[in-house]
Amino acid sequence: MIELSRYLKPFRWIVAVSIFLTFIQCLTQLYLPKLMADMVDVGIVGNDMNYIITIGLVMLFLSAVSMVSSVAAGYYASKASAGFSRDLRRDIYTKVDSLSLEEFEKFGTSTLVTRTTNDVNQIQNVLIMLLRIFVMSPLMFLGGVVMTVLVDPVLSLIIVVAIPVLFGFIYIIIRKCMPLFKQTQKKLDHLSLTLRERLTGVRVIRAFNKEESANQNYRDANADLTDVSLRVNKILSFIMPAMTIIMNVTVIGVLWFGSFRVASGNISVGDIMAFIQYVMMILFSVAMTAMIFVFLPRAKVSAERIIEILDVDPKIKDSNLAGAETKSDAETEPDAETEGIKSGKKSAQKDAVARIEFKNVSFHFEDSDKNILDNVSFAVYPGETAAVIGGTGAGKSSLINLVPRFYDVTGGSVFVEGRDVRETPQSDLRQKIGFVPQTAVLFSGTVAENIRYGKSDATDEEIWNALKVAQADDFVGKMNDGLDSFISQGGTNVSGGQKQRLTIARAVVRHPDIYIFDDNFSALDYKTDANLRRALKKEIKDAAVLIVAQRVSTIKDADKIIVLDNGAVVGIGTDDELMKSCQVYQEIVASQQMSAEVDV
Ligand SMILES: Nc1ncnc2c1ncn2[C@@H]1O[C@H](COP(=O)(O)OP(=O)(O)OP(=O)(O)O)[C@@H](O)[C@H]1O
Repeated sequence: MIELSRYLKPFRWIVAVSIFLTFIQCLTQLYLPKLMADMVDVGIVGNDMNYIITIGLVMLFLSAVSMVSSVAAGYYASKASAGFSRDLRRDIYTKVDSLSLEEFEKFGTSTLVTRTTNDVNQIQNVLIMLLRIFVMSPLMFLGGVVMTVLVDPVLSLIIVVAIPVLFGFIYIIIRKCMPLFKQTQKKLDHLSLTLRERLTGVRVIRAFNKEESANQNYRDANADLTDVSLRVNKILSFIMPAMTIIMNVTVIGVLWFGSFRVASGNISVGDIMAFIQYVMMILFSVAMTAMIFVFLPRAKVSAERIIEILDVDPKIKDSNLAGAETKSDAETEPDAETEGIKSGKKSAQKDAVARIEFKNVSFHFEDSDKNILDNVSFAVYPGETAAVIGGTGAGKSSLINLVPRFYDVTGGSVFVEGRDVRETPQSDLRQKIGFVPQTAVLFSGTVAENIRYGKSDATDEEIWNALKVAQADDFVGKMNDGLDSFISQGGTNVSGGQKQRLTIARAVVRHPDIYIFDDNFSALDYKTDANLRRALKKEIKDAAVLIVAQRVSTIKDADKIIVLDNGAVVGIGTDDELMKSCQVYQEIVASQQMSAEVDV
């Protein structure tokens, strides 16, 4: 919690005003019982109407001051805590944005959402309480104790008994609630995960008639959260009645012992009335402080969950060497031996810098020691198309994800235009790349807005050109509003193939130096696939294309085909070369021919 207090710093003046106003409120409240005692002892007992009216007016004025101070102090406390939450949410968001994909997946989307919203709210609520009660309670407590001692030091011994009883009771409540608060936040995470899966998977759930079991999962998660919340609230519901009982018993004690003190002339009736009010103030301030200690652990749990995110040191970040040049071998001389390429482009490439070069690259995910990629080396030169092919789970997507640094290699190096990607600023690196992910992702907005994700200042003409290359101009042209047609959330109002073509257009519009396609062509029919590749060929000029494909027909014309098997490169070459030399490639081709024949 203390760690997050720096978020209050920009609001220190607002906090100071709130504290000052609370101070005024306390002073006026402390003075009121004394005035009331005077009104009774002097005005009523002495039958002095003028005195009663004068004191009454002063009391009214002080009550008004107290009320205005209280409202204004509450307003400023809310303002400070709302600003605190806004800045905290902003920093959590920024941190989440900087997490590597691996760190992102480790937390999970649901808990990141809950931590950014609900957990911040928990802290905000306690902060308002802290700003108000933590200032008010000590003042009321000290003021109350001083006043009771001044009124009757002997009678004030009663509070010495009442306070420990109240504290003991609150301590028991806190002990019982603390573990339940932790559980509540976890159950909330689980509920939001279940709801998320229920909503995003709605089509699959309906298609497989799984509504009942999906609803049951949601009901279970909902019931779990309700159960813990009920258990917490059951315990918390004892607080107010128990505190009222303790307060009332204390008042009865004051009246009981006070009556003897009045009879013996040690205290006046007015002072007894004021004494009771001071005792109530003392106990109330203790109770309010204790309430903070009930809610503080809950906010502490939330703060820990937030700090866990803020403290992550993102694995993938710009290095200090981001400006330095670390040259790959391919920058000086392409390693043709490694690649076994004998294409006609080779001599032209002799002096060229490879757009992409993998050098002895190994990669495994953090939670496993098993290499997903093992000693992978190849280079792609300007104007070249390299295709990666291999069985399911061979490591194709992992391989291409290393180029834009979605993950970092665990061995070897990936170079883009001669520079190690780890030593290139991420924004510069990604600026060079047009990435089309395996799962087409569109955002809610118009077609044009979606394409401009690739290039924010793209003209309509550039957008139409990109759509044309991606074979998407035809269907966008037929949409009612053309480029201004609305794409709904997740692109649910366009077909899978159309969605895929729009994501390709989004990459094409930026005219990148490197195109990366993660198995996007299998969602297209053969004709569109062929047309798209033909149009792309004209577009790419001296860019490099790295393409993952399932269909051999898609990559047959590639300048080099990289065959992956269990994360290792088992062949690199053209289709002809691999048909002669690579057994895995021959098997892939044969299996696709067989299935094509079966289909016929
Ligand atoms: N986030 C992850 N954490 C741990 N293992 C993962 C993760 N993502 C993928 N894997 C594993 O890494 C291996 C390679 O996955 P990858 O997605 O790169 O294969 P692929 O060749 O692209 O497969 P496909 O053709 O089915 O898309 C698989 O065994 C997969 O289970």
